[in-house]
Amino acid sequence: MRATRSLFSTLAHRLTAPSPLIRARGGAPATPPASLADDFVLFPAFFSPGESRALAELALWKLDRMDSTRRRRRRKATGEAEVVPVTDEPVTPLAAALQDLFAGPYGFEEGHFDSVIHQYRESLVTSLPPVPGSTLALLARLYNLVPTLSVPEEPVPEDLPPPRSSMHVLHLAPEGAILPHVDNLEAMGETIVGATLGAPRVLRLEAEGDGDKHGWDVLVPSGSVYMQKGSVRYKYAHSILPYTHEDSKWDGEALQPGHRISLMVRDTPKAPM
Ligand SMILES: O=C(O)CCC(=O)C(=O)O
Ligand SMILES: [Fe+2]
Repeated sequence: MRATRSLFSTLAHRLTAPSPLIRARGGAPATPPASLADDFVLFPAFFSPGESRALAELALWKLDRMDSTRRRRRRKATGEAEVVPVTDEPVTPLAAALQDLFAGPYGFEEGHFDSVIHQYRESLVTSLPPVPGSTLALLARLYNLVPTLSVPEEPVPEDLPPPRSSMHVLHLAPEGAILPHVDNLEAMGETIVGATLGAPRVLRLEAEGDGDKHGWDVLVPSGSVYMQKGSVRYKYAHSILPYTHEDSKWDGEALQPGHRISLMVRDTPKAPM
């Protein structure tokens, strides 16, 4: 581990132990999978605020290039983001996380009636713009959470993306939401890693199948990273609650709506035997 790495980044919260960022729903699992403790991990402060900002800027650069609404309104020659307040109301520092980076309008997709994701922009990250080595090292940390992927801790551009990996950036509008789903079994591998940059959201995990309705709500603040694999990846649906949902609150306080970017890293499925 590099000496510069934050101590906080190694703190791991699991579904099987009490955590202020995880609340159980619907009672205990009828038959808890033996691997449950390892199949979901939340690192609440995997990236520092400055690291989160650098990654969010990279994601926004990528998303804006694909977004015709943005191309028509190119940022000023200085390259600086316009700073507009998301709301006139005073917001807490947690809720305000990185919101100064966001300045609409964006070409959000509504999502069709049968889609899982609503009010979002997304892009696959197949190549990177020239970015400082420090930013590459942040991406390496994310890739290296997936057991089948391996990137040097101080990578050169050619090290990224690693073979048999995919990275995908998703910008969820404050009005957006992700409905319960299990990630595609054919296209995506065993482990799914997601970093949150921006406004906090509630990630819901709910058991698939009739009768057993237990699950967990997980608060994912800016800079946090979660990892799901095994039983959680295959036997639980995951969703991102809309801010209008009655459970989109934490410790009795409604979450302040804002823009959120997720950086999703996956491996590809093993080739059939
Ligand atoms: O944004 C997230 O944390 C989850 C995204 C997701 O579920 C997906 O892209 O399949
Ligand atoms: Fe998903």
